[in-house]
Amino acid sequence: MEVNDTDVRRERCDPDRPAHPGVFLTREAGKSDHQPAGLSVDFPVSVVLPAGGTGERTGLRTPKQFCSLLGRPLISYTVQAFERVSWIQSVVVVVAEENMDLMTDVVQRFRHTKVRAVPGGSTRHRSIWNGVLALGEGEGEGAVVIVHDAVRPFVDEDLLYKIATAAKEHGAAGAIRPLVSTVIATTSEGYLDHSLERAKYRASEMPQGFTYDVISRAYQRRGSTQSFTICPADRSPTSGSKCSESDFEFGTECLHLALQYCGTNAKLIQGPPTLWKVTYKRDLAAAESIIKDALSRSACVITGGSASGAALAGALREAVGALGTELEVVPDLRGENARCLAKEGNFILVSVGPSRPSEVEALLTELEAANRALLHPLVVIWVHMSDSDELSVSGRAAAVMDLSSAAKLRNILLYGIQLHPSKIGHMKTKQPGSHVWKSFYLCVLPFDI
Ligand SMILES: Nc1ccn([C@@H]2O[C@H](COP(=O)(O)OP(=O)(O)OP(=O)(O)O)[C@@H](O)[C@H]2O)c(=O)n1
Ligand SMILES: O=P(O)(O)OC[C@@H](O)[C@@H](O)[C@@H](O)CO
Repeated sequence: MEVNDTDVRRERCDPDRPAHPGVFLTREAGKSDHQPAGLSVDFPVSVVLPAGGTGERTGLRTPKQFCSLLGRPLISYTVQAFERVSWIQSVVVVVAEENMDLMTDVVQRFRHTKVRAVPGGSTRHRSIWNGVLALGEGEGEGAVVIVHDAVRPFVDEDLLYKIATAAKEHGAAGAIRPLVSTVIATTSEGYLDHSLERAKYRASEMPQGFTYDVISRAYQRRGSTQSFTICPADRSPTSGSKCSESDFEFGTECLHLALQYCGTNAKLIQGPPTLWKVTYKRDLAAAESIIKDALSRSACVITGGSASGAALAGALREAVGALGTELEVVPDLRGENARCLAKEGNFILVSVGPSRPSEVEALLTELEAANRALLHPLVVIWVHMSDSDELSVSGRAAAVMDLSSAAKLRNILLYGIQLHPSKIGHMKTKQPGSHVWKSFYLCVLPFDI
Protein backbone atom coordinates (compact mmCIF):
# COMPACT_ATOMS: atom_id res chain seq x y z
CA MET A 1 0.00 0.00 0.00
CA GLU A 2 2.18 2.78 -1.24
CA VAL A 3 0.24 5.80 -0.12
CA ASN A 4 2.19 8.37 -1.97
CA ASP A 5 5.44 9.10 -3.63
CA THR A 6 7.36 11.99 -2.37
CA ASP A 7 8.42 14.40 -5.02
CA VAL A 8 11.99 13.47 -4.34
CA ARG A 9 13.34 13.42 -7.83
CA ARG A 10 12.53 9.97 -8.91
CA GLU A 11 12.52 10.60 -12.61
CA ARG A 12 14.62 8.28 -14.67
CA CYS A 13 16.79 9.74 -17.30
CA ASP A 14 14.04 11.49 -19.11
CA PRO A 15 15.32 11.80 -22.66
CA ASP A 16 13.83 15.30 -22.75
CA ARG A 17 15.78 16.75 -19.93
CA PRO A 18 19.03 16.16 -18.07
CA ALA A 19 18.74 14.32 -14.79
CA HIS A 20 18.55 16.64 -11.83
CA PRO A 21 21.22 15.70 -9.31
CA GLY A 22 18.59 15.23 -6.63
CA VAL A 23 17.29 17.04 -3.59
CA PHE A 24 19.49 19.36 -1.58
CA LEU A 25 21.08 17.56 1.32
CA THR A 26 21.71 18.98 4.73
CA ARG A 27 24.92 17.27 5.67
CA GLU A 28 28.39 16.54 4.43
CA ALA A 29 27.86 13.51 2.26
CA GLY A 30 31.57 12.93 2.29
CA LYS A 31 31.62 12.14 5.96
CA SER A 32 31.69 8.45 6.26
CA ASP A 33 28.59 6.86 7.70
CA HIS A 34 30.34 3.60 6.97
CA GLN A 35 31.96 1.58 9.71
CA PRO A 36 35.60 1.61 8.53
CA ALA A 37 36.95 -1.86 7.89
CA GLY A 38 39.99 -1.03 10.02
CA LEU A 39 42.25 -1.02 6.96
CA SER A 40 45.04 1.45 6.30
CA VAL A 41 48.01 1.86 3.96
CA ASP A 42 51.32 3.65 4.46
CA PHE A 43 51.42 5.36 1.07
CA PRO A 44 49.28 8.04 -0.59
CA VAL A 45 46.35 6.85 -2.68
CA SER A 46 44.49 8.95 -5.23
CA VAL A 47 41.62 7.98 -7.50
CA VAL A 48 40.77 8.83 -11.10
CA LEU A 49 37.12 8.27 -12.07
CA PRO A 50 36.66 8.48 -15.85
CA ALA A 51 33.17 9.97 -16.30
CA GLY A 52 33.52 11.76 -19.60
CA GLY A 53 31.44 9.44 -21.74
CA THR A 54 28.04 9.98 -23.33
CA GLY A 55 26.50 6.62 -22.46
CA GLU A 56 25.28 6.00 -26.00
CA ARG A 57 24.42 2.37 -25.30
CA THR A 58 21.74 3.41 -22.81
CA GLY A 59 19.83 5.15 -25.60
CA LEU A 60 19.27 8.10 -23.26
CA ARG A 61 20.22 11.72 -23.85
CA THR A 62 21.53 12.13 -20.31
CA PRO A 63 24.90 10.45 -19.81
CA LYS A 64 24.34 7.41 -17.59
CA GLN A 65 26.74 8.66 -14.88
CA PHE A 66 24.31 11.57 -14.27
CA CYS A 67 21.13 9.50 -14.34
CA SER A 68 19.19 9.60 -11.10
CA LEU A 69 18.88 6.53 -8.85
CA LEU A 70 16.55 7.16 -5.88
CA GLY A 71 16.92 10.88 -6.37
CA ARG A 72 20.67 10.95 -6.72
CA PRO A 73 22.95 10.67 -9.76
CA LEU A 74 24.80 7.43 -10.28
CA ILE A 75 28.19 9.15 -10.09
CA SER A 76 27.47 10.39 -6.57
CA TYR A 77 27.16 6.81 -5.32
CA THR A 78 30.52 5.94 -6.87
CA VAL A 79 32.20 9.03 -5.43
CA GLN A 80 30.75 8.20 -2.01
CA ALA A 81 32.13 4.66 -2.22
CA PHE A 82 35.63 6.20 -2.39
CA GLU A 83 35.02 9.09 0.03
CA ARG A 84 34.04 6.66 2.77
CA VAL A 85 37.51 5.03 2.55
CA SER A 86 39.67 6.87 5.07
CA TRP A 87 43.03 6.02 3.45
CA ILE A 88 42.08 7.55 0.09
CA GLN A 89 43.18 11.17 -0.04
CA SER A 90 41.67 12.56 -3.23
CA VAL A 91 39.31 11.75 -6.07
CA VAL A 92 39.59 13.29 -9.55
CA VAL A 93 36.44 12.93 -11.63
CA VAL A 94 37.01 13.41 -15.34
CA VAL A 95 33.93 14.76 -17.09
CA ALA A 96 33.13 16.19 -20.51
CA GLU A 97 33.49 19.97 -20.69
CA GLU A 98 29.74 20.36 -21.19
CA ASN A 99 29.06 18.50 -17.94
CA MET A 100 31.52 20.34 -15.72
CA ASP A 101 28.78 22.57 -14.27
CA LEU A 102 26.54 19.58 -13.64
CA MET A 103 29.37 17.79 -11.85
CA THR A 104 30.09 20.88 -9.80
CA ASP A 105 26.40 20.94 -8.87
CA VAL A 106 26.55 17.29 -7.80
CA VAL A 107 29.61 17.97 -5.65
CA GLN A 108 27.91 20.94 -3.99
CA ARG A 109 24.47 19.36 -3.53
CA PHE A 110 25.80 16.10 -2.17
CA ARG A 111 28.65 17.83 -0.37
CA HIS A 112 31.34 15.51 -1.61
CA THR A 113 34.55 16.49 0.11
CA LYS A 114 37.49 14.73 -1.49
CA VAL A 115 36.55 15.23 -5.11
CA ARG A 116 37.42 17.67 -7.88
CA ALA A 117 36.41 17.63 -11.56
CA VAL A 118 38.68 18.03 -14.58
CA PRO A 119 37.84 18.03 -18.30
CA GLY A 120 37.71 14.72 -20.13
CA GLY A 121 38.85 13.69 -23.57
CA SER A 122 37.16 12.23 -26.63
CA THR A 123 38.00 8.68 -25.55
CA ARG A 124 38.23 6.85 -22.26
CA HIS A 125 42.01 6.62 -22.38
CA ARG A 126 42.31 10.34 -23.06
CA SER A 127 40.03 11.04 -20.12
CA ILE A 128 42.00 8.78 -17.81
CA TRP A 129 45.23 10.39 -18.93
CA ASN A 130 43.78 13.84 -18.19
CA GLY A 131 42.85 12.62 -14.72
CA VAL A 132 46.35 11.28 -14.08
CA LEU A 133 47.86 14.54 -15.32
CA ALA A 134 45.59 16.49 -12.98
CA LEU A 135 47.10 14.60 -10.04
CA GLY A 136 50.49 15.82 -11.17
CA GLU A 137 53.75 15.03 -9.47
CA GLY A 138 52.50 16.60 -6.26
CA GLU A 139 49.78 14.06 -5.56
CA GLY A 140 51.40 11.45 -7.74
CA GLU A 141 54.96 10.95 -6.49
CA GLY A 142 55.19 7.68 -4.60
CA ALA A 143 51.43 7.36 -4.73
CA VAL A 144 49.17 4.65 -5.99
CA VAL A 145 46.58 5.80 -8.51
CA ILE A 146 43.33 3.83 -8.55
CA VAL A 147 41.43 4.08 -11.83
CA HIS A 148 37.75 3.16 -11.66
CA ASP A 149 34.92 3.70 -14.13
CA ALA A 150 32.51 6.20 -12.60
CA VAL A 151 29.61 3.98 -13.72
CA ARG A 152 30.62 1.11 -11.43
CA PRO A 153 29.02 2.24 -8.14
CA PHE A 154 29.34 -0.99 -6.17
CA VAL A 155 32.96 -1.11 -5.09
CA ASP A 156 33.98 -2.07 -1.55
CA GLU A 157 36.88 -1.06 0.67
CA ASP A 158 38.31 -4.56 0.96
CA LEU A 159 38.83 -4.87 -2.80
CA LEU A 160 40.21 -1.34 -3.03
CA TYR A 161 42.71 -2.25 -0.34
CA LYS A 162 43.80 -5.39 -2.20
CA ILE A 163 44.16 -3.49 -5.49
CA ALA A 164 46.08 -0.60 -3.93
CA THR A 165 48.52 -2.78 -2.00
CA ALA A 166 49.08 -5.08 -4.99
CA ALA A 167 49.68 -2.07 -7.25
CA LYS A 168 52.19 -0.69 -4.76
CA GLU A 169 54.02 -4.01 -4.74
CA HIS A 170 53.81 -4.93 -8.43
CA GLY A 171 53.38 -1.58 -10.17
CA ALA A 172 49.93 -2.46 -11.47
CA ALA A 173 46.92 -4.48 -10.38
CA GLY A 174 43.45 -5.08 -11.74
CA ALA A 175 40.14 -6.66 -10.76
CA ILE A 176 38.93 -9.59 -12.80
CA ARG A 177 35.78 -11.72 -12.99
CA PRO A 178 35.07 -15.10 -14.61
CA LEU A 179 33.71 -14.89 -18.13
CA VAL A 180 30.01 -15.57 -18.41
CA SER A 181 29.93 -16.09 -22.17
CA THR A 182 32.51 -17.82 -24.33
CA VAL A 183 34.71 -15.52 -26.44
CA ILE A 184 34.83 -16.32 -30.13
CA ALA A 185 36.73 -14.92 -33.09
CA THR A 186 34.84 -14.28 -36.31
CA THR A 187 35.89 -14.30 -39.94
CA SER A 188 35.52 -11.12 -42.02
CA GLU A 189 32.46 -12.74 -43.58
CA GLY A 190 30.85 -13.04 -40.16
CA TYR A 191 31.40 -16.74 -39.56
CA LEU A 192 32.98 -18.44 -36.61
CA ASP A 193 36.73 -18.56 -36.95
CA HIS A 194 37.51 -20.11 -33.58
CA SER A 195 36.49 -19.94 -29.94
CA LEU A 196 38.70 -19.31 -26.94
CA GLU A 197 38.96 -21.76 -24.09
CA ARG A 198 36.90 -19.83 -21.58
CA ALA A 199 38.66 -21.26 -18.52
CA LYS A 200 41.89 -19.61 -19.62
CA TYR A 201 40.42 -16.13 -19.85
CA ARG A 202 38.91 -13.62 -17.44
CA ALA A 203 36.91 -10.42 -17.79
CA SER A 204 38.92 -7.33 -16.95
CA GLU A 205 36.89 -5.16 -14.59
CA MET A 206 37.56 -2.15 -12.36
CA PRO A 207 39.07 -0.94 -10.01
CA GLN A 208 42.61 -1.00 -11.31
CA GLY A 209 45.64 0.38 -9.53
CA PHE A 210 49.01 1.65 -10.68
CA THR A 211 51.96 3.35 -9.13
CA TYR A 212 51.96 6.90 -10.42
CA ASP A 213 55.25 6.20 -12.14
CA VAL A 214 53.86 3.27 -14.11
CA ILE A 215 50.60 4.88 -15.22
CA SER A 216 52.28 8.14 -16.20
CA ARG A 217 55.00 6.33 -18.14
CA ALA A 218 52.46 4.00 -19.73
CA TYR A 219 50.59 6.97 -21.21
CA GLN A 220 53.60 9.06 -21.92
CA ARG A 221 57.41 8.84 -21.39
CA ARG A 222 58.29 10.53 -18.12
CA GLY A 223 60.88 13.25 -18.16
CA SER A 224 60.26 14.05 -21.81
CA THR A 225 61.50 17.46 -22.80
CA GLN A 226 57.96 18.46 -23.69
CA SER A 227 55.92 19.64 -20.73
CA PHE A 228 52.94 17.49 -20.00
CA THR A 229 49.80 18.97 -21.47
CA ILE A 230 46.19 18.14 -20.82
CA CYS A 231 45.11 15.89 -23.63
CA PRO A 232 42.54 17.91 -25.56
CA ALA A 233 39.59 16.05 -26.91
CA ASP A 234 40.92 15.81 -30.39
CA ARG A 235 44.65 15.24 -29.90
CA SER A 236 46.80 12.71 -28.15
CA PRO A 237 49.45 14.06 -25.78
CA THR A 238 52.49 15.88 -26.90
CA SER A 239 54.96 14.12 -29.13
CA GLY A 240 57.24 11.67 -27.43
CA SER A 241 54.32 9.88 -25.80
CA LYS A 242 54.66 6.18 -25.90
CA CYS A 243 51.05 5.45 -26.55
CA SER A 244 50.11 5.24 -30.18
CA GLU A 245 47.23 7.22 -31.61
CA SER A 246 45.47 3.93 -31.99
CA ASP A 247 45.87 3.21 -28.26
CA PHE A 248 44.28 6.51 -27.34
CA GLU A 249 41.57 6.19 -29.92
CA PHE A 250 40.54 2.56 -29.66
CA GLY A 251 42.14 1.07 -26.56
CA THR A 252 40.05 -0.04 -23.57
CA GLU A 253 42.63 -1.59 -21.27
CA CYS A 254 44.99 0.35 -19.00
CA LEU A 255 46.65 -2.87 -17.82
CA HIS A 256 47.70 -3.49 -21.40
CA LEU A 257 49.39 -0.07 -21.60
CA ALA A 258 51.32 -0.83 -18.40
CA LEU A 259 52.54 -4.09 -19.87
CA GLN A 260 53.17 -2.79 -23.39
CA TYR A 261 54.97 0.41 -22.51
CA CYS A 262 56.36 -0.22 -19.04
CA GLY A 263 56.87 -3.96 -19.08
CA THR A 264 54.75 -4.10 -15.93
CA ASN A 265 52.70 -7.25 -15.49
CA ALA A 266 49.63 -6.34 -13.49
CA LYS A 267 48.70 -8.51 -10.53
CA LEU A 268 45.17 -9.78 -11.13
CA ILE A 269 42.69 -10.02 -8.25
CA GLN A 270 39.29 -11.66 -8.51
CA GLY A 271 36.60 -9.28 -7.36
CA PRO A 272 32.99 -9.86 -6.26
CA PRO A 273 30.07 -10.01 -8.74
CA THR A 274 29.11 -6.46 -7.75
CA LEU A 275 31.87 -4.97 -9.92
CA TRP A 276 29.69 -4.77 -13.04
CA LYS A 277 29.56 -1.64 -15.14
CA VAL A 278 26.35 0.27 -15.89
CA THR A 279 26.28 0.12 -19.68
CA TYR A 280 22.67 -0.30 -20.85
CA LYS A 281 19.42 1.31 -19.71
CA ARG A 282 18.42 -1.88 -17.91
CA ASP A 283 21.57 -1.58 -15.80
CA LEU A 284 20.25 1.65 -14.32
CA ALA A 285 17.11 -0.11 -13.14
CA ALA A 286 19.21 -2.97 -11.78
CA ALA A 287 21.50 -0.57 -9.93
CA GLU A 288 18.55 1.27 -8.37
CA SER A 289 17.00 -2.02 -7.31
CA ILE A 290 20.26 -3.12 -5.68
CA ILE A 291 20.54 0.17 -3.82
CA LYS A 292 16.93 -0.08 -2.67
CA ASP A 293 17.45 -3.66 -1.55
CA ALA A 294 20.56 -2.69 0.40
CA LEU A 295 18.61 0.10 2.09
CA SER A 296 15.84 -2.21 3.26
CA ARG A 297 18.04 -4.80 4.90
CA SER A 298 17.44 -3.45 8.36
CA ALA A 299 14.92 -1.43 10.31
CA CYS A 300 14.26 -0.18 13.80
CA VAL A 301 10.84 -0.84 15.35
CA ILE A 302 9.87 1.74 17.99
CA THR A 303 7.14 0.16 20.10
CA GLY A 304 6.45 2.92 22.60
CA GLY A 305 6.85 0.34 25.33
CA SER A 306 3.38 -1.14 24.80
CA ALA A 307 2.69 -4.87 25.02
CA SER A 308 0.78 -4.89 21.72
CA GLY A 309 3.59 -2.91 20.11
CA ALA A 310 6.07 -5.52 21.30
CA ALA A 311 3.77 -8.28 20.03
CA LEU A 312 3.61 -6.64 16.62
CA ALA A 313 7.39 -6.23 16.56
CA GLY A 314 7.85 -9.88 17.43
CA ALA A 315 5.56 -11.01 14.63
CA LEU A 316 7.22 -8.63 12.19
CA ARG A 317 10.69 -9.79 13.13
CA GLU A 318 9.65 -13.37 12.41
CA ALA A 319 8.10 -12.39 9.10
CA VAL A 320 10.86 -10.17 7.74
CA GLY A 321 13.58 -12.40 9.11
CA ALA A 322 12.69 -14.79 6.32
CA LEU A 323 13.35 -11.94 3.88
CA GLY A 324 16.85 -11.48 5.26
CA THR A 325 15.89 -8.23 6.94
CA GLU A 326 17.00 -7.54 10.49
CA LEU A 327 14.77 -5.67 12.92
CA GLU A 328 15.96 -3.99 16.06
CA VAL A 329 13.15 -3.39 18.56
CA VAL A 330 13.32 -0.52 21.04
CA PRO A 331 10.65 1.15 23.19
CA ASP A 332 11.88 4.64 22.26
CA LEU A 333 14.91 6.50 20.96
CA ARG A 334 16.02 7.86 24.28
CA GLY A 335 19.24 7.16 26.13
CA GLU A 336 21.37 4.50 24.53
CA ASN A 337 18.56 3.65 22.10
CA ALA A 338 19.39 6.93 20.37
CA ARG A 339 22.15 5.03 18.57
CA CYS A 340 19.41 3.62 16.32
CA LEU A 341 19.13 7.07 14.79
CA ALA A 342 22.63 6.77 13.39
CA LYS A 343 22.35 3.22 12.07
CA GLU A 344 21.55 2.47 8.44
CA GLY A 345 18.01 1.29 7.98
CA ASN A 346 14.37 2.33 7.95
CA PHE A 347 11.96 2.90 10.82
CA ILE A 348 8.63 1.45 11.96
CA LEU A 349 6.85 3.55 14.56
CA VAL A 350 4.07 1.79 16.47
CA SER A 351 1.37 3.92 18.11
CA VAL A 352 -1.25 2.28 20.31
CA GLY A 353 -4.62 3.73 21.25
CA PRO A 354 -5.68 7.28 20.44
CA SER A 355 -3.64 8.34 17.47
CA ARG A 356 -0.96 10.90 18.13
CA PRO A 357 0.44 12.31 14.88
CA SER A 358 2.74 14.34 17.12
CA GLU A 359 4.72 11.17 17.74
CA VAL A 360 5.38 10.89 14.01
CA GLU A 361 6.34 14.53 13.75
CA ALA A 362 8.77 14.08 16.64
CA LEU A 363 10.41 11.11 14.88
CA LEU A 364 10.68 13.02 11.60
CA THR A 365 12.36 15.87 13.46
CA GLU A 366 14.81 13.52 15.17
CA LEU A 367 15.66 11.85 11.87
CA GLU A 368 16.29 15.22 10.29
CA ALA A 369 18.52 16.29 13.17
CA ALA A 370 20.44 13.04 12.78
CA ASN A 371 20.79 13.80 9.06
CA ARG A 372 19.42 10.41 8.16
CA ALA A 373 17.71 11.03 4.84
CA LEU A 374 20.90 12.36 3.31
CA LEU A 375 21.95 10.44 0.33
CA HIS A 376 18.76 8.48 -0.26
CA PRO A 377 15.11 8.54 0.78
CA LEU A 378 14.38 7.03 4.19
CA VAL A 379 11.28 4.89 4.80
CA VAL A 380 9.15 5.44 7.89
CA ILE A 381 6.13 3.21 8.41
CA TRP A 382 3.69 4.45 11.02
CA VAL A 383 1.58 1.60 12.37
CA HIS A 384 -1.35 2.93 14.35
CA MET A 385 -2.86 0.16 16.42
CA SER A 386 -6.41 0.94 17.30
CA ASP A 387 -9.67 -0.92 17.52
CA SER A 388 -11.50 1.98 15.99
CA ASP A 389 -11.17 3.74 12.67
CA GLU A 390 -10.84 7.03 14.47
CA LEU A 391 -8.08 8.08 12.11
CA SER A 392 -10.50 8.30 9.27
CA VAL A 393 -12.44 10.91 11.25
CA SER A 394 -11.99 14.08 9.26
CA GLY A 395 -10.57 15.88 12.27
CA ARG A 396 -7.47 13.77 12.00
CA ALA A 397 -7.08 14.12 8.26
CA ALA A 398 -5.52 17.58 8.42
CA ALA A 399 -2.92 16.46 10.97
CA VAL A 400 -2.09 13.43 8.90
CA MET A 401 -1.77 15.50 5.73
CA ASP A 402 0.62 17.84 7.54
CA LEU A 403 2.77 14.81 8.31
CA SER A 404 2.94 14.02 4.63
CA SER A 405 4.27 17.48 3.82
CA ALA A 406 6.75 17.35 6.69
CA ALA A 407 8.06 14.00 5.50
CA LYS A 408 8.45 15.11 1.89
CA LEU A 409 10.57 18.08 2.92
CA ARG A 410 12.89 15.71 4.71
CA ASN A 411 13.30 13.22 1.84
CA ILE A 412 11.37 10.65 3.89
CA LEU A 413 8.84 8.22 2.43
CA LEU A 414 6.10 8.03 5.04
CA TYR A 415 3.65 5.11 4.94
CA GLY A 416 0.70 4.77 7.29
CA ILE A 417 -1.14 1.65 8.37
CA GLN A 418 -4.00 1.32 10.82
CA LEU A 419 -4.01 -2.07 12.45
CA HIS A 420 -6.64 -3.70 14.60
CA PRO A 421 -4.74 -5.45 17.43
CA SER A 422 -6.66 -8.65 16.81
CA LYS A 423 -4.99 -8.95 13.39
CA ILE A 424 -1.48 -9.43 14.73
CA GLY A 425 -2.02 -13.15 14.96
CA HIS A 426 -2.66 -13.29 11.20
CA MET A 427 0.95 -12.38 10.58
CA LYS A 428 2.25 -15.71 11.71
CA THR A 429 0.07 -17.61 9.29
CA LYS A 430 0.99 -15.69 6.16
CA GLN A 431 3.93 -16.80 4.06
CA PRO A 432 6.69 -14.16 4.26
CA GLY A 433 7.86 -12.83 0.98
CA SER A 434 5.45 -10.03 0.43
CA HIS A 435 6.75 -6.50 0.29
CA VAL A 436 6.47 -5.68 3.97
CA TRP A 437 7.72 -2.15 3.53
CA LYS A 438 5.00 -1.20 1.14
CA SER A 439 2.02 -2.93 2.66
CA PHE A 440 1.97 -5.24 5.63
CA TYR A 441 0.12 -8.30 4.43
CA LEU A 442 -2.09 -7.92 7.46
CA CYS A 443 -5.79 -7.29 7.20
CA VAL A 444 -5.25 -3.64 7.88
CA LEU A 445 -7.23 -0.53 7.36
CA PRO A 446 -4.73 1.59 5.50
CA PHE A 447 -5.16 5.28 5.86
CA ASP A 448 -3.77 7.80 3.49
CA ILE A 449 -0.67 9.66 4.56
N1 LIG B 1 35.56 9.79 -23.62
C1 LIG B 1 35.24 9.04 -22.55
C2 LIG B 1 34.49 7.83 -22.69
C3 LIG B 1 34.16 7.10 -21.55
N2 LIG B 1 34.55 7.58 -20.34
C4 LIG B 1 34.16 6.88 -19.13
O1 LIG B 1 34.66 5.56 -19.09
C5 LIG B 1 33.78 4.76 -18.32
C6 LIG B 1 33.48 3.42 -19.00
O2 LIG B 1 33.14 3.68 -20.33
P1 LIG B 1 31.75 3.25 -20.99
O3 LIG B 1 30.98 2.35 -20.12
O4 LIG B 1 32.04 2.83 -22.38
O5 LIG B 1 30.97 4.65 -21.00
P2 LIG B 1 30.49 5.46 -22.28
O6 LIG B 1 31.59 5.65 -23.24
O7 LIG B 1 29.80 6.67 -21.76
O8 LIG B 1 29.39 4.45 -22.88
P3 LIG B 1 29.02 4.26 -24.43
O9 LIG B 1 30.18 3.51 -25.02
O10 LIG B 1 27.76 3.45 -24.35
O11 LIG B 1 28.85 5.62 -25.02
C7 LIG B 1 32.50 5.57 -18.08
O12 LIG B 1 32.46 6.01 -16.75
C8 LIG B 1 32.65 6.72 -19.05
O13 LIG B 1 32.02 7.91 -18.57
C9 LIG B 1 35.32 8.74 -20.22
O14 LIG B 1 35.69 9.13 -19.10
N3 LIG B 1 35.64 9.46 -21.32
O1 LIG C 1 34.77 -0.75 -23.10
P1 LIG C 1 33.99 0.29 -22.41
O2 LIG C 1 34.56 1.66 -22.67
O3 LIG C 1 32.52 0.22 -22.59
O4 LIG C 1 34.21 0.03 -20.85
C1 LIG C 1 35.47 0.01 -20.31
C2 LIG C 1 35.84 -1.43 -19.97
O5 LIG C 1 36.25 -2.05 -21.11
C3 LIG C 1 36.91 -1.39 -18.91
O6 LIG C 1 36.39 -0.73 -17.84
C4 LIG C 1 37.31 -2.77 -18.42
O7 LIG C 1 37.36 -3.72 -19.43
C5 LIG C 1 38.65 -2.69 -17.71
O8 LIG C 1 39.62 -2.17 -18.57
